[in-house]
Amino acid sequence: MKTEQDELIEIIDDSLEEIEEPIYDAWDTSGDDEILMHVADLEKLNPRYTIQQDNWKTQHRHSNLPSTEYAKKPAEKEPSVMPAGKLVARFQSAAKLVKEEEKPGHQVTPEGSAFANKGQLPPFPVPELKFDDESELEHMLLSEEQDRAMNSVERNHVDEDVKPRHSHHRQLTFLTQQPSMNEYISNDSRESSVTPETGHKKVRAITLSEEQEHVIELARRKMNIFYTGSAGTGKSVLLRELIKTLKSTYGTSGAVAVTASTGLAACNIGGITLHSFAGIGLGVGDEAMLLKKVRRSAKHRERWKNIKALVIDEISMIDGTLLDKLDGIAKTLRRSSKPFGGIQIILCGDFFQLPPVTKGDQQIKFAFQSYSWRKAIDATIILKKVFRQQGDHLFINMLNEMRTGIISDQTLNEFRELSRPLPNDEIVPAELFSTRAEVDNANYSRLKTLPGETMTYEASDGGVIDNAELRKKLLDNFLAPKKLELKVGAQVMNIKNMDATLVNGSLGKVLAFLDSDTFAFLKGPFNSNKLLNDEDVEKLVENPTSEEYWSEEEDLNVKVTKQKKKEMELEKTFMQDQQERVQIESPLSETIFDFFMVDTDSMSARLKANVERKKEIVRKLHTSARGAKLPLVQFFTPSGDARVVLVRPETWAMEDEKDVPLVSRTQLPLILAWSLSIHKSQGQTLSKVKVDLKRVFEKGQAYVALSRAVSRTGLQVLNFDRTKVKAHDIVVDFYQSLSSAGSVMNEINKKQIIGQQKTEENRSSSSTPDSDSRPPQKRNLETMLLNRMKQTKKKLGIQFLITQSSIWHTTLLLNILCHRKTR
Ligand SMILES: Nc1ncnc2c1ncn2[C@@H]1O[C@H](COP(=O)(O)OP(=O)(O)OP(=O)(O)O)[C@@H](O)[C@H]1O
Repeated sequence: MKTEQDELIEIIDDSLEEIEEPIYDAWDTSGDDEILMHVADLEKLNPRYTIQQDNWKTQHRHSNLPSTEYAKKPAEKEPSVMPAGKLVARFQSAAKLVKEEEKPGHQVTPEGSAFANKGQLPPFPVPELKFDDESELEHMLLSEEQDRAMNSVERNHVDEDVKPRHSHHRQLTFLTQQPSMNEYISNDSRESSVTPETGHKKVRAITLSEEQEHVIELARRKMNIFYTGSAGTGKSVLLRELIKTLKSTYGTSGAVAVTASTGLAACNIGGITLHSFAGIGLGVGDEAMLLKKVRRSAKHRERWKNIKALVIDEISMIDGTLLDKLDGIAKTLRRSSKPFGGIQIILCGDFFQLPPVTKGDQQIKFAFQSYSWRKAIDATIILKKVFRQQGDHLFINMLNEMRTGIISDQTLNEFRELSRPLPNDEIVPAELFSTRAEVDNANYSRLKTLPGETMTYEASDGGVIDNAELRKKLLDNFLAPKKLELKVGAQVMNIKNMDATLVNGSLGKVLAFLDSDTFAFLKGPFNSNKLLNDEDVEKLVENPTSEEYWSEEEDLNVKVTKQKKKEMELEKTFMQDQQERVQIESPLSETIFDFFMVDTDSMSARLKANVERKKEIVRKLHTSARGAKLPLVQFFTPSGDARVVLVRPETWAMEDEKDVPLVSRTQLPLILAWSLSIHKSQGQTLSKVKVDLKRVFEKGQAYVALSRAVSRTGLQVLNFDRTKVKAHDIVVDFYQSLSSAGSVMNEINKKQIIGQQKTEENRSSSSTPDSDSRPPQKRNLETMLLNRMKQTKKKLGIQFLITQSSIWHTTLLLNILCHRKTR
């Protein structure tokens, strides 16, 4: 019989299934269970919302960003269709005007001329389209020969250089410094590192250390492993290599589940959160409830049944009770009593870093305290070699003291000295704070210092709940802010999982604000390796539709479900609102061409001229655009590729059983990300970082923050207070019991050798059939006789071939000899 509390939990869980980061953030600051309160409030407020199972659900769109995205690599998401007719109409018009400026006195329509005089394009739709313009249009485009030449340059560009070559990348690198970016380890393992002097990532070869190799070897032997080590011992680097090993061991791609406790940590290893993988929402509720939840989703059921290995990074943030529930779920779904239903388990993390999020006074149960851990884990290894701060031994010692929470006077003084400001060079430091409010403040002050106009995006909020306070509480659970302010150059974080490489936690930088049409031109005719032929032009000219470009593209690739339609409506409204609001007529950022253009230095004068013409069209399309301008963001994927995406609105909603939204928010899925909460920084390597420890509230939090730094040179510490640097006693005890990779390996090898020897012994002894069948007394007698025989043999100097089977024969001889001797 379900209690009211159970039902509540279930509903909240369903409702907030996809909201992972906001929950951490809410708890970062408040520490208590706000979400439970919200639902309880809601029930009190309106009996209509009495909780029933499945009544509420979070609507979450996993859009593939079919056409608003430009990804140079991989190209599979690129639609093969040309942009809609209206774009070509505007393109033609723009082309015409450019030509107009080139050839003064050329005949144009009065409207065209009026706009041309103002240096603007006519608003869409173009009032008069002349087929004669086609020749001009063609003239504007490249000849086939030119096109071929251009294509080959563009192709080279695309293949060899997905990473931008310009200064904006430089800054991004230093701000985000995600170790996975630009990093590739293979047999000739390589790793990226940040060099403050040049501002460029330097790729240097890395070889896995011996202890790291030992872990790989144990995984290859299909053992269930937990490996740990202090911050910077290369756990994540090793994990990425381990994942490759597991994938090649198990063959199929779906066989290895790569997960982490938080979105950003998952992003670092190209995985998803453990909660999303498992299909358990927030993981609240008992095992039976979670099992039911997983069973409801065919996708998750299948996942559990099919996987062979489960990798969990940042395991310190996973609650022990949850691990037991997952163990139970795996056993049931896989119909196996083995730990985790026989799935190979690889756990990685550092329990001196952030612990699981708890509510109120609830006691922490670490993963290593769980029943399933004891049953499942075959080998526990501690990595000893620190790589991150390897050039700064004093700093390593200081961090080691922080780890256990015992700070000497000398270390205290050293940290106090680090309160000095960092050198003010071109590298902007990342900033870490304990609470969300501090992070928001810091981000907005950073935004203010950027030149250029601010673009403001107001969320469109909907839903039937009127109570303002309750609405606010529920809406605050969506990480998307009510008001999002951005500028060109702003560092941002994506807050929704879009696809495998653009996930909650992906970091990027705003390149420009563009309307869909200009963007479509940039990624279409401007950057395409296909020339618009006569037929294309004709088709598009015949149908210069005035509908919203973005809605057409949705229809092209996506099956429009009822739910999807509703979301599209909401997003359309958001776009219209943006359009109606006064949009700043900011000039197009010239850096945009860096991302879409070839290097003109190597081009002929004619090709260069064509490129210049295309640029001019883009500028004109941009200034004349009437559609809402959206941020064009360059993101980095875990594999290091750059993805340029025109970020469009997304909808977060809580709905009742009739799909009526209780509250909904439509907003761009972005937040500013110069400053991060310490929770989000776990797993990052930062070469220049400023940490404010004023509001540290969690054990391990100060250690996580300071250990992100590569050296003391690039670290500024504010408000260092040794009383706030604490570790959990139980973690200290646990770590005292751990062994290094080398000794674990030796131990396992030894056990295996002993095991083999025993098997061999058993085999050889079982090959003498009578020996086993003899009773013990007889065997004792036999041993005694053998010894006596050996002694006698020595005495007589006679060589006996002693075998067990000949014992009974020799006994007789022995007795005779002894008898004679005594006589
Ligand atoms: N075998 C190696 N050789 C050289 N450098 C390495 C090696 N392993 C890791 N590193 C470097 O050490 C730094 C820290 O690595 P990584 O982020 O994997 O550590 P971590 O143990 O996961 O840290 P944290 O616990 O703080 O997340 C990175 O810059 C990485 O490139």
